[in-house]
Amino acid sequence: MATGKARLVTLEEGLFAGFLALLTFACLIVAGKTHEGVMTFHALIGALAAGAGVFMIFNSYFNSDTSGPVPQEIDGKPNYNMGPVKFGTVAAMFWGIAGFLVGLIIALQLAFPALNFDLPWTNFGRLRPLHTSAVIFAFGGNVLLATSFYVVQRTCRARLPGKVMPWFVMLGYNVFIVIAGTGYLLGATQGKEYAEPEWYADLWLTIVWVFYLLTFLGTLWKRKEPHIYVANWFYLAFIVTIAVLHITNNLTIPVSVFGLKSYIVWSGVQDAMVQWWYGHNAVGFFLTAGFLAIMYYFVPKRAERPVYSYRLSIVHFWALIFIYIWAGPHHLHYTALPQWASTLGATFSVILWMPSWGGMINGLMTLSGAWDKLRTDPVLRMLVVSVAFYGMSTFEGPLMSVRAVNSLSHYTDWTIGHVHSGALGWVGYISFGALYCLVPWLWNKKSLYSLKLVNLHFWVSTIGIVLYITAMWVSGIMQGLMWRAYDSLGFLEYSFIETVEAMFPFYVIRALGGGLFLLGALIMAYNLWMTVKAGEPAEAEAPATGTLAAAE
Ligand code: HEM
Ligand code: HEM
Ligand SMILES: [Cu+2]
Repeated sequence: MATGKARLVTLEEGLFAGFLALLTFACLIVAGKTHEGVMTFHALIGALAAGAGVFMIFNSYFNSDTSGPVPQEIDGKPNYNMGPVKFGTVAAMFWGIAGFLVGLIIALQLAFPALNFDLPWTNFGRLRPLHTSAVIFAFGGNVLLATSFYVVQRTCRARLPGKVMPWFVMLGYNVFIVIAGTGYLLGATQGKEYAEPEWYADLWLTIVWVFYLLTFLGTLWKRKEPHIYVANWFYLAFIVTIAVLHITNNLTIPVSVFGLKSYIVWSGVQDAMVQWWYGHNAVGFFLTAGFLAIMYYFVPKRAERPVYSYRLSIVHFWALIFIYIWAGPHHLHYTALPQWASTLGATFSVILWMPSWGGMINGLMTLSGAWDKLRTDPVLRMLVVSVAFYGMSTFEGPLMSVRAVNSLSHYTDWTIGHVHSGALGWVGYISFGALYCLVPWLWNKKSLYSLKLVNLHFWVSTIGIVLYITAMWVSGIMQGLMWRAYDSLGFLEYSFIETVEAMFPFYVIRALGGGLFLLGALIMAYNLWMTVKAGEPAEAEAPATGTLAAAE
């Protein structure tokens, strides 16, 4: 009993605690009844996490000293809830390093296959999806969750709604990551690229995502600022579209509640089309729209200049979301997909170049009158270079979507080079820039521990990216040309193994580039750690943090 407590458990606390308690039991039943080892393991993780959730809710209830609801304002200033943002920031750094490390391992495996060690858990087939999910969903996802919770609060001058809900989203999302990642290592996958987790993990993510949407919309609803800043539009498009994509691409029917296996409702070429509609728009809305939201908040903030053209940012928004959604078929050229669909995808991809570059120009020109800052502020330099990489990969993408070019590039390392100029250059750098801004703000420090180290990070990782993508361009185009080379009698000029041998030096260079990128991230983690531990406190008052204790 809550003796001496001035308040009752709120409806929110009660409902979440009840739901999580039921989930704990459900997981325990599944753990007991299933015959599949992976499922037992995951059900136990689920039971542990849900049980811990119930404990945290009651723990915070008994330990909170506030007798009423959390104050929305303190001394006329919004009482922002920064606890979950801090958690997401730390999680992003952690998963980033883990994901880059696995990237380096698989890069080395491609050069030196002995590194597969002949063990199921360490083979390329399992580590590759571990890498892609760790960098996109764990690293990128936590960056997006953390920055969106930060930006929506600041630009709306309102606290995130609810006390449990923001934490449920943040922690629940990371539980999904753990389930997905351990599943790959143990060999559980439904075999859809970027959507590998099994049905129960998908279901859990759907629940978390609905609460993410509610938290975001709730903050917009409560806003004190009449205008909804453009970054929030991009975040909202990201959240809503990812929900639709995720659900449509994972409409599976499990064979049994106690087993991993499920069947997708789509069949044949329709399934392929849905998969690449998903895959392409995961790029468009997860790796692009969400990170553009970061650009629209953090670049102007850091440069201390308004967005170059607010009108252009609105045109950018509508054009981008309308055009992206049609371009998926460029992943399926020369397949069973009808020709008209393939042409449609290529056409929209080429048109997509325009809004992409409009956005890039808007980001870059925001520096008008502040270009000198690039010399003195390596964080701003990182943000700006990321926008330049965005421009580069969105020029390369439309080019590769043209059927004639794709007939050369498809299946080769050129695609891998394209992916990583977007992933390392754009997504990586915009995230690093945002985290470098966020950490001193969140922990109330005057500045970062060392700008010199940021500079070092910048150069080490830039050399890494350049080595990575140039190696892949050369290797990819060479590979494509060798595959299609015929001799005068019409026979193939090279056997497959000759093309593999020819790629060896480039795989070594790529691994070296990846190693440098990882080294840069380690320097960053040290710098951020020292900022939190030893940074000089800022004079201005701290942005108020949440009343729930941060879980980090
Ligand atoms: C240290 C840094 C990194 C290294 C060494 C690395 C290495 C690799 C390697 C070796 C592959 C497999 C290529 C193949 O199958 O031929 C790969 C795939 C991939 N990586 Fe990375 N990676 C790194 C960082 C990142 C980051 C930061 C992201 C995203 C934000 C990313 C996203 C991807 C994606 C999406 C694929 C799959 C590409 C496809 O299927 O076409 N990587 N990476
Ligand atoms: C205008 C923008 C873009 C267009 C039109 C575009 C187009 C393309 C094309 C044609 C492919 C090759 C498909 C194939 O042959 O299999 C591709 C692959 C890919 N692109 Fe882009 N791209 C764009 C921007 C980006 C950006 C900014 C990123 C990353 C942040 C990115 C990430 C990827 C990934 C991960 C793949 C590999 C998918 C896979 O096969 O696993 N793209 N893109
Ligand atoms: Cu695409």
